[in-house]
Amino acid sequence: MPVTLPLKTQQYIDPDALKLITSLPALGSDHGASDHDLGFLRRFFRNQGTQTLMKVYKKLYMVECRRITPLTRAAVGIAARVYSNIRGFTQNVQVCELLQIMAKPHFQAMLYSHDKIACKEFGSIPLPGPSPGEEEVVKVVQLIKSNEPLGATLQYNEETGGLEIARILRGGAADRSGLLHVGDVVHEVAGVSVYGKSPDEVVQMLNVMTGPISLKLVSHETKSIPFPESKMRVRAFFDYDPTQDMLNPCPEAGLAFRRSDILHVVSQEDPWWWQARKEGEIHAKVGLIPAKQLQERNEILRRTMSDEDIPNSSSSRSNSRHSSPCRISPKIARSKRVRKTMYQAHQSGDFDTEDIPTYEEVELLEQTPGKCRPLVLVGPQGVGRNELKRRLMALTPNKYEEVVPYTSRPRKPYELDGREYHFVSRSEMEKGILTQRFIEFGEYKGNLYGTSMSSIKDVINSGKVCLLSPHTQAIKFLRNPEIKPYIIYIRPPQIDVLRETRRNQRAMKTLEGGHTRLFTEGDFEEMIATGCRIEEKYGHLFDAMIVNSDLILASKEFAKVVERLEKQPQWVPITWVH
Ligand SMILES: Nc1ncnc2c1ncn2[C@@H]1O[C@H](COP(=O)(O)OP(=O)(O)OP(=O)(O)O)[C@@H](O)[C@H]1O
Repeated sequence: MPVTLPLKTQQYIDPDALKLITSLPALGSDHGASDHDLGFLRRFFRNQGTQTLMKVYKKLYMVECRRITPLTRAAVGIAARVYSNIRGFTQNVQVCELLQIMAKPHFQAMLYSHDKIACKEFGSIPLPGPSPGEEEVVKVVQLIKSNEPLGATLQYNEETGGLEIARILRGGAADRSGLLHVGDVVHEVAGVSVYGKSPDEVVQMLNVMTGPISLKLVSHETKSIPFPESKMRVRAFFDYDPTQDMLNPCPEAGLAFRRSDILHVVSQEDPWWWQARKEGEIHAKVGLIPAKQLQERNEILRRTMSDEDIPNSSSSRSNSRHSSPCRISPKIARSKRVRKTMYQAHQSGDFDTEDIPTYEEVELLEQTPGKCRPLVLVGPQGVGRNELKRRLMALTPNKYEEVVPYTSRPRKPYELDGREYHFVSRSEMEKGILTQRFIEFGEYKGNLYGTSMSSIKDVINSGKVCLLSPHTQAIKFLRNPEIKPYIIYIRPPQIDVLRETRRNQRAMKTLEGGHTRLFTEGDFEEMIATGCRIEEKYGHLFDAMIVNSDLILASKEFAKVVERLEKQPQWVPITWVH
């Protein structure tokens, strides 16, 4: 009778285990092992559990041989940074979806597990080890914290996965305590482990705490000498609000400032984020500001991403009027009138290079006796620069002087060379234009007119205060150590005030060839629009600003600005001092 044997699947036996099993009999004969022991080993090597273990071991061994190193040990921290960087762009559907995914506990748990495996933290959490030459110290420090911020920023070290102190702000609570150092790894805050928490979360934890706070830190004490506080002062050429800066690693520690503010940069140790305080403010706090290089990068990015082309103030002047030097003022005698140029000014030199306004290093300049800085009035046409100049000159007649322009037109019988104009040949003027001797120049009715740099220097050297109201683009050409101009922007008031004050005075707009007419509504609108464009483009170069609403008040303000300039040292580009 056929016997049906139960069908058995062939058991997989690891080839190396099989080798061991087949060599067991030899083991018995050579070494006198008992059958009982050999039977045990045979069963052990055939055991399903042992087989699985060997399989796992071989897999791990292969992985080990391939020397796989994790790309990061701080996926949690990176994800937290990505989250906070993109959370402002919720108008984008993909960003919203990504935010939702990142907020899911499963996703966060996966990153957490990833970091654990990457750090080989299979048991207790190992502390990041010291580098050669460093001494690792575990310390528990206690800070007494008031409402002021800690004055330190935190970051994930992507190498070690540790939450480190990235920077200590000069003069802040952390700095004053002397207990915290850059590179210290934070493990606990007030007895709570910070492991798996983002720098933002830890900062927020700290922000709400007051009174004594203990921090458990691992410090890698290198005998580094702290950088001395820098003495560098800069003029900011842009407005900065850290709360609006997505790149700021710690907006709470940022320093907000306005264009033209003078900042004392106390530390440039971090090439991307400088530490600065506002100059002249009592008890000014140190905060983070974007370094020059970073700001340039941001600005290039902003310009690349912006579709809007910032209008050029010069383009709006293509239809600008030409004012006559012979225009009669009804109020002031001819000898006291301020000369007005009659030509369309062109820029001289390479004014509009694509430089990005960030910061300018400055130093205090004391007035040199007998050498006053020229007063350069800029503003949209018709805003009242000449009117204000006239009034200032009328106050102290021999103190101020205007620059005598050059012209190629023939001299009239009543004119004197060097009084109304310097009369030169056309070829001489053309040569001067080519060699950049003129800060501005233009052509009117076939004749060349221009204001030369040497004429400005002559007035400065005469000991009088030089008064200039050039085309706005000439500012960049004038801003040099030889001239050291003091630039005053004359700003038009709001349109209703502009309309009312000019209509009350029956103010006249000067047209081409020196003709005049009353201002129209369109003129007022254009004046304000041009003013905005000038401010946008050149505002960072203004030393003072006067709003010309009421003429008497504006004149008084002008006189005060001049008095201040004479009495107080002024911040100027460092190259003007040395
Ligand atoms: N605050 C003011 N209130 C009323 N009228 C004013 C005021 N300021 C200036 N004006 C008048 O406005 C007119 C234009 O002023 P002004 O000629 O000084 O302008 P401007 O800036 O020198 O112009 P331009 O750029 O053509 O040289 C003049 O009639 C002047 O008297």
